Amino acid sequence: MAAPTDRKPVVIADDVHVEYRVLATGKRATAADSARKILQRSRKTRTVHALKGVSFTAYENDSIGVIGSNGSGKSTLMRAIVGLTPTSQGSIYAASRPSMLGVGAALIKDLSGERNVILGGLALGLTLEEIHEKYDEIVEFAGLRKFIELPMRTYSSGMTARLKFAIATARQHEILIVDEALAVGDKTFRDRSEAKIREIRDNAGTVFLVSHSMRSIADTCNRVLWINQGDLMMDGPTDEVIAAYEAS
Ligand SMILES: Nc1ncnc2c1ncn2[C@@H]1O[C@H](COP(=O)(O)OP(=O)(O)OP(=O)(O)O)[C@@H](O)[C@H]1O
Repeated sequence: MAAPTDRKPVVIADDVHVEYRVLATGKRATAADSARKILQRSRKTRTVHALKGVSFTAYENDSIGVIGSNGSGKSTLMRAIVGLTPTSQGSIYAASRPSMLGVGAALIKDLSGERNVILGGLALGLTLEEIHEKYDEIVEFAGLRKFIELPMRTYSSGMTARLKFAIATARQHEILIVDEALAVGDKTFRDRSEAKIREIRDNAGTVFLVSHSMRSIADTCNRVLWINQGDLMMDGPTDEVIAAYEAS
């Protein structure tokens, strides 16, 4: 692989901090509470410092695993990269608009899988012609040929997740973020999904993969970011970072 300096940077995170403000008590107001009491209580907020100055540069063709224990800040970092969560300090620069894998919001459970492929494709910005061209590939990938005429509400959660993954990856993404999506399917589907992620990366895309499965990360990523309690502990080649994480 070429030295990082020869490759095009596509995402730069520069000293990224994210703070969430949450109610300290977690108590719910009751009908007996006065308005003043509720107001006083709601002022007691606590700040969760979810990211504490994370910096890295992602290059074209990078496939970056993001690992760390529960609550370490992985999803927060991904949401900050796509712009869903504002940074409280620092900046994120992206060469093109990053997309979070998913077409969930656009799909309708009462419609058939077939109709949802069309709907999801349109939501991704594909034309009807492009959707028709890719239709068979999507259905084959999802492994739902026998069920495609049935309403989506009859699908299991794994089948629904497979359909969403198949639709969402039918388009080439320049910067794609996959947050735990591989955890849903069975082994065959997981292998196919990982191959798909490699294909996106090989077609000049940059992929971020958040996962607790070290096997998925090892099979898919050339580089890993290890986040711990909001700090970037390590950024390096996959095998080295996984070894350090597992030893910790
Ligand atoms: N919307 C929110 N409001 C308040 N706090 C939040 C919010 N989202 C996340 N947090 C807090 O920020 C911290 C990081 O959470 P985040 O979801 O980024 O972790 P994660 O590494 O993705 O965890 P997991 O592996 O469990 O998915 C946690 O302490 C969490 O409680």
